[in-house]
Amino acid sequence: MRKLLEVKSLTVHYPGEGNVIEDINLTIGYKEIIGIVGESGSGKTTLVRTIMNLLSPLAEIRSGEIYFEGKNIRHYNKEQWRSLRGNDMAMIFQNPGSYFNPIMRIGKQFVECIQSHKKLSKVEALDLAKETLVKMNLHETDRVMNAYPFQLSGGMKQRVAIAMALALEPKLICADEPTSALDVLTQKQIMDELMLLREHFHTSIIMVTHNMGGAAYMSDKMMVMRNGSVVEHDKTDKVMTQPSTIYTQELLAAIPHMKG
Ligand SMILES: Nc1ncnc2c1ncn2[C@@H]1O[C@H](COP(=O)(O)OP(=O)(O)OP(=O)(O)O)[C@@H](O)[C@H]1O
Repeated sequence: MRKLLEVKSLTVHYPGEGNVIEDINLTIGYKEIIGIVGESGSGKTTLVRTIMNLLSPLAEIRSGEIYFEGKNIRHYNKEQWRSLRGNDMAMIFQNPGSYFNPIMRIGKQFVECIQSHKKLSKVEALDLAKETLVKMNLHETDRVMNAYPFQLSGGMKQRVAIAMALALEPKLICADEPTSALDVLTQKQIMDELMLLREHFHTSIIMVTHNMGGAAYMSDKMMVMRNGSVVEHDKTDKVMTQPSTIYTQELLAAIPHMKG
């Protein structure tokens, strides 16, 4: 497997909280999807925010290195990060509303986002935006582009947010609970769309979620975190059928099953 991202012995500390993640190792290949699961406060968000260099200034990386395509990105400067984020890596958050300027039409925000990273004319950026919206199953592109964020449902906003990330063709998407604010049907649709992206764009995805069933559905590998440490990290089939820790067994037992 060709490595896209490698996290080595990562430890992050918050004052007053101690080490909130400790000695984390993680490797993601090209086109691979990894699901990171674990209870609230286990350090999932801290891990992906560290990878994306989006940690709170209070946090301190006590040890560890992060390699992206073989380059150590931990000590990149602001300019290098600006280029890496967007062009090569993108993050999708739980609340899509927080991406958007509430008083600017979606289309203007989308075109500005594309033009800030790619040398394209306004017309070319507009075409790319619409093309990417269709890939995210938003077919009424004119209506979406002319809308203000409040005029779209949560699911539509999340699709637009994913489309904005995608238009820049990142190699890695870190998605932090991207579907947990959405209804069950929309959750499933967005998971399916993310899986298709991997097929079409060869995007690797880190999917942080509380939803063990959703992670299992989407991912090739799963990592289970507890109290800042990794308790299980293996191929998804293995984790689901032969979990090696009691904690993972408990998480599996808690997955709701449909009757009938
Ligand atoms: N900005 C911060 N300042 C201080 N402590 C923080 C900060 N952000 C996170 N923490 C602490 O780090 C620990 C891990 O939190 P984190 O958000 O990474 O967990 P999580 O697994 O993503 O949880 P959730 O599933 O609830 O989002 C928690 O104890 C939390 O209190």
